[in-house]
Amino acid sequence: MTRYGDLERPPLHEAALAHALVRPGGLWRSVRVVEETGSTNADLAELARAGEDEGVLLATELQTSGRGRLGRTWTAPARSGLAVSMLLRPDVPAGRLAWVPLLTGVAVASAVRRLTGFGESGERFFPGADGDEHVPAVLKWPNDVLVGDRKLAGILAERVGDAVVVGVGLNVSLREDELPVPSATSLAIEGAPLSDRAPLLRGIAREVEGRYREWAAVSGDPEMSGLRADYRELCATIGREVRVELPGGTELLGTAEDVDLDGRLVVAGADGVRPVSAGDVVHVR
Ligand SMILES: O=C(O)CCCC[C@@H]1SC[C@@H]2NC(=O)N[C@@H]21
Repeated sequence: MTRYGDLERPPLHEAALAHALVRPGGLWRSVRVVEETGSTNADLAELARAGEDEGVLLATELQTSGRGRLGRTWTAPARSGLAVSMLLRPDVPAGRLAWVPLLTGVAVASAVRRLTGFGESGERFFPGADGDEHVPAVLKWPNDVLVGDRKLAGILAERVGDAVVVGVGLNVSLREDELPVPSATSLAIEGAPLSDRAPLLRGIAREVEGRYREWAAVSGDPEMSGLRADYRELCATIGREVRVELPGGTELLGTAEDVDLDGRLVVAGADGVRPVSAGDVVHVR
């Protein structure tokens, strides 16, 4: 057991996780935990290129070259959070693949809310809570998981042919002095000092499985699957004044009005209404 400060950081147990997640007819066929790797996304991208089928989940205790969105990096001390990637081959029209990272964001935020409200055995992490109390994780378009204005988790989806590798980095027990940037946060900092990460990993994997299956069953239709409605409910960007840093270095200022059927952020700015498919959003007001 590694102990940092006053939080224990027990390891993830591959066999126990596989036993909980792999079932006949289920999405997850292979669940692996490695002690250290450069990037779980890079590892699964290599498997995808080699033709591996969907349903592989790979977690690591320490990531040394973690990749982030828009060319950024993702770093966290060993066993302080979750670094996990999932290999999917969605059988949906290519235009709907943009929903995979949004779906994962909904799954992560929902799992965090559910698992910080109640323990798996029913006990509450927050004494006196009536069950509605939990870490209030929300989404910043497209898929940052925030608590207030601070980032709790990040998601990176990468296309490899017809496969999508989707990676999740979630800060669990990091202390303030361990955060990569002051605008980050962790479950411990937000009042949910969970030391065992296994329930979180199981919860996220099951949420992804359920939502992915529902969405894929209707050819990736975000309306019919209810995904768009769930996304809108959790998305803190809709209705806000935003500054969008677009690829190429330009900026767009306006009000985020909605997320359209293609998963794009619809921004009403001085030059009219514009759907944005990629960029970095800052919540201005
Ligand atoms: O917010 C972001 O920029 C996305 C961060 C994604 C980090 C995760 S950690 C597991 C997976 N492997 C990687 O190399 N990146 C993702």
